Amino acid sequence: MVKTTAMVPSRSGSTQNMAANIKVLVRVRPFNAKELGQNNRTVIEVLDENQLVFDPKEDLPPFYYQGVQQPSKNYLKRANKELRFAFDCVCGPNRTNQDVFECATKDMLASLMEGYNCSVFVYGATGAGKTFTMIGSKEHPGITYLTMDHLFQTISGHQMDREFDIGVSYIEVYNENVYDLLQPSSTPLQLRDYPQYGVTVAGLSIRNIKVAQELLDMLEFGNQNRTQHPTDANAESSRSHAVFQVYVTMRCKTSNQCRMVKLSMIDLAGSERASATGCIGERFKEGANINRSLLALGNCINKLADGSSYIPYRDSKLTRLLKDSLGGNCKTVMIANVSPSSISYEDTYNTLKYAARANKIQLSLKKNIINADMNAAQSMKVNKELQRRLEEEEKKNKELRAKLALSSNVGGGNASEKQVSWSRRITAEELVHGALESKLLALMSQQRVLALRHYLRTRAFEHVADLAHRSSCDALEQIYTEDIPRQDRAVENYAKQYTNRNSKILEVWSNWNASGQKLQKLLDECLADCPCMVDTVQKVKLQSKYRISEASNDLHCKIISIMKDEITVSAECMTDTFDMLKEVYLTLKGYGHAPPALTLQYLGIINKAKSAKNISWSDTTVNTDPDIKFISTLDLESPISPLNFTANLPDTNNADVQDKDNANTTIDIVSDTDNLADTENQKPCNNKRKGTPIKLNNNETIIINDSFESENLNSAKKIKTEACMGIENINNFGKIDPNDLNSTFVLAEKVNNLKKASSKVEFKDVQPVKRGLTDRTNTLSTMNTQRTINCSNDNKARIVKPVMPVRRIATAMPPPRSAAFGSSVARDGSSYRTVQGGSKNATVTDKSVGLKAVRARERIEPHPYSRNPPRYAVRK
Ligand SMILES: Nc1ncnc2c1ncn2[C@@H]1O[C@H](COP(=O)(O)OP(=O)(O)OP(=O)(O)O)[C@@H](O)[C@H]1O
Repeated sequence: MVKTTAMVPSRSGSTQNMAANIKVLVRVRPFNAKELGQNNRTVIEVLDENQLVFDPKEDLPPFYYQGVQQPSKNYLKRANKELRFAFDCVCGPNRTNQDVFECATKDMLASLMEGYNCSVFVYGATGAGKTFTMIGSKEHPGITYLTMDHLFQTISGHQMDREFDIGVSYIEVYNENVYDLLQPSSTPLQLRDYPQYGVTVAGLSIRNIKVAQELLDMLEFGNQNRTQHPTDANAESSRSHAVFQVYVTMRCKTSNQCRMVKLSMIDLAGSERASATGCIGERFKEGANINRSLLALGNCINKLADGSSYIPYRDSKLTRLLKDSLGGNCKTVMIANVSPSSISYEDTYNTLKYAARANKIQLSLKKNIINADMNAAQSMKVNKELQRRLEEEEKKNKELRAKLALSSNVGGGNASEKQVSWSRRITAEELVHGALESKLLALMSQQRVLALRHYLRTRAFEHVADLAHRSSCDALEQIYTEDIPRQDRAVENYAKQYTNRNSKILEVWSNWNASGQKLQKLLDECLADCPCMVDTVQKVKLQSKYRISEASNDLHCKIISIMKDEITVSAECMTDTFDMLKEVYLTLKGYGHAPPALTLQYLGIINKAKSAKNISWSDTTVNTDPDIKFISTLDLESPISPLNFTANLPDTNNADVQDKDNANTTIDIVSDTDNLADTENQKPCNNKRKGTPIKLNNNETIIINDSFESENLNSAKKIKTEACMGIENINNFGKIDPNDLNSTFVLAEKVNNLKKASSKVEFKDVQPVKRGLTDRTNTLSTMNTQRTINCSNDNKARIVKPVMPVRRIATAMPPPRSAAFGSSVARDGSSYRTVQGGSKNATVTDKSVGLKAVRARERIEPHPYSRNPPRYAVRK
């Protein structure tokens, strides 16, 4: 065993792409014997590889009274939620660990070999199958073994050109303490923060392994030392977070370049409510610590996805430890384990909501592009333009390199002393100036990338606001309390980072400017004194051009890669949307419910899509968005510019726009049919009434049959009055009845007010300024007041509910099953297994019962994965 004092993790890069990297998989385990015995209801129906329904509708047997079948008696039972969830992958009860490996981690290894850190989390309530998925059994090895096996196979394919060194560590985080599972000790290990290495575990042992088979022994040994103890929900419940980490060091044989990546596989402790486990005393404290870590983990993931500059890693040991395995250049897979049984109804629901949130981080990014101003076609145009500019820059670079090579030969060995002296002075000055210029260019590139992220996020904000306008009432609250604040926070964070970067740029810029003037003066003097030095002067100028050109090249590459991601996501969304649209339309048509208006609208969309596909690029003049132009240009004369990506906001001073707003607010709410008819007629259709004939463009006449009735009109008017009362009145979410369809109307008004507020404040930062635009960061104070509409929400991610003491009376606990893994071991060496008896009235007590301390590894069967009877005897 190799003992290290400090482990050197690979340094993660930017944290910008976190959201796009999370993949979420849900695994539903089969019913266990207990659940089968109780004949529980199934609360999960797996629809296909990506979808499941939680709490599906049940077909109740017909109810007869006096021999006559009665209408539905559903009022006696709780309504089925019938919630449909979509994930990257859904594995039903019949899917094996091999299937989970194929869906979850197989592809990830390619990213690992490319230099990305990778993490796999298994999340779920106690007994949901986390450890089975991660570790498995001898017959069904878990994904840790399968992944490592595949890793070794991958490595053997690269043996010719690379050398590999693989080390593994296995630790647990229990009650906010870190323990080494490969070198057990009752003394916790300390986490240390080193500026150059990041967070390290002092004294952690790392073992080198050569084949996957060695891993089995190691996991066996580690698992024996893991803290476990029985709960009501799982007789072998793991009460700690286990973190298995693989460090792969790759050295390229030809270039000697070395790279270190880390694969982390984290078996999280159960996310169940305290009531589910029936825990009290020490166990309750454990539960609280588990939830604390899970909450901290959820917060970090959300913040990373928001693009926050501050990520609260320090909130728990687990997140501190995983700092470089989350976000940044890390690929993350989240596996949510659930039980299909109605016994675990609440836990399953909570797990699915957690997983859906993680999945939504991704989806919200996908979605924001499809409706945003920059749609796929525009992104492709911009991308094409950037590619062209990149090629041009490369061509210029080549020429510059050739010129530089030529100029360095000029003068050769015949230079006079005066020339040599001038040359030395110029070179020294050029060195200083060059270093400053490189620094300035690097800062400007980072700032442009931030501006791009801000640009994309601003559009996401608008998109979410737009969604709120169209969404159903059910989705409204979530959009207002979660989505909009999240997008908003992200925009603000980017703006803040951008402003910070601007001040640094200004500092370096003034030094660069001063040194540039000094250098220019020196060059002028040199030319005056020694005109034959013209080549040297020329060379200095070429060098600067070359630097700028190189930096522009790099920037274009970065922008292209970001835009490419956007295009891919957008294209995927478009395809999905069209498929769905087609399906819905054809279904309606099949039932004879597709009115001509809808058919026309449908055909219009399909035609649009077709023409989008046929765009020819060669003869199109690219009208690049000025914002994108700024982002993709490194102009040293105007290095900073305030952000102004709050486009498309209604201009409150513009009478036309005001009229339009008013029109929107006075047409009030029209029925869907009205909207369709409007689309046909291309003009507002304000007061359609039942039976009103409407002439369509194709001369067909249709009659509205389902216009709103007068009370709707009244309610729309009432809402309109509320909306007109101003932001103070609508700040209070409580005043709006979320069940009232018209609330969308008021909420849309809020968004407009928000947007208006954000667009009014002036950017105060000064020279050198390119455009007199607004900066969102300076609107923070104003916006914060306005945004109290997000009200009840404290703007913090709420991923996991912390466990609170609940009305649970210690309930009957079955006698310990014939399972060995779930032995309880306190860190101080005493036993946790304090279950008394097997009677119905048995209770869970604490250590006070005083059973003899036994270490878990002394009690388990030879194989790591078997959970066979423990070797100790429980006192009866
Ligand atoms: N997909 C599956 N197929 C067969 N058995 C399974 C499956 N998933 C879980 N099990 C069984 O269910 C029981 C509980 O699973 P496991 O110990 O993995 O739960 P867990 O989520 O890790 O619980 P805890 O958080 O309490 O440690 C085990 O006996 C395990 O063998």
